[in-house]
Amino acid sequence: MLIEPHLEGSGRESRRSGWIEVICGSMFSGKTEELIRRLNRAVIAGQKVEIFKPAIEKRYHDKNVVSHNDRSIRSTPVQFADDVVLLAGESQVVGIDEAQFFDSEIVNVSIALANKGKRVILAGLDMDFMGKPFGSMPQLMAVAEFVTKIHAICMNCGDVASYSYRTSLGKEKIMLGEKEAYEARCRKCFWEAMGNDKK
Ligand SMILES: Nc1ncnc2c1ncn2[C@@H]1O[C@H](COP(=O)(O)OP(=O)(O)O)[C@@H](O)[C@H]1O
Ligand SMILES: Cc1cn([C@H]2C[C@H](O)[C@@H](COP(=O)(O)O)O2)c(=O)[nH]c1=O
Ligand SMILES: [Zn+2]
Repeated sequence: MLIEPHLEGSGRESRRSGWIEVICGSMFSGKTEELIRRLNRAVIAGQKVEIFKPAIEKRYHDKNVVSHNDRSIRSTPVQFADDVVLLAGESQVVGIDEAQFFDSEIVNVSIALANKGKRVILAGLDMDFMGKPFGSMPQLMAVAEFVTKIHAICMNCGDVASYSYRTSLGKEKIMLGEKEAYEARCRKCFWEAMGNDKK
């Protein structure tokens, strides 16, 4: 469990501005679990929370955000980043999962929401299956007040994993999948396999 670098409901709400938090890491690192944990705590603190995910992400559920170990929270699937601004309404906390899949407006949207006083929490893959930065994640990490990088366990050697290795054949950047198509890998096991695969 991670400790947030700030407290919910610190009693200074009238003076408090919004901010952006990014939770990043490889597949299976616990990004969605951590997002759900933070959002549930905000609910417990009595705050109004809205959660969004990209409409394409329907692996476990068409509406809910669901982790690999079956933790779940209701969410609104949206097509475009701008939809989040329209739907965030009077919420105090905005959660966004799979941030890497959103169009590049997600950066301006996050800034605009935080400037309006909201706490914006985004979870997303920092790297794609080629080990390259994914979507707008680098920009989001740059404008965030708080960035948390978490790690999975390497499925090849048990070390700390920061890479998502694609075990299936597709070469397209976006290819939804879980354990049948991806493995968490450490640096050594990822790049050795990439060399062997001549990707
Ligand atoms: N290689 C792995 N390393 C760590 N956790 C794993 C691994 N494979 C499966 N898991 C499970 O995945 C959970 C995290 O799921 P989730 O929060 O959905 O991750 P993410 O959103 O980062 O893909 C862990 O708590 C664990 O139960
Ligand atoms: C590495 C990589 C992943 N994806 C897809 C696979 C999954 O559907 C999601 C990541 O989900 P998670 O919550 O982080 O486990 O992204 C992809 O489309 N392209 C990639 O390069
Ligand atoms: Zn390894």
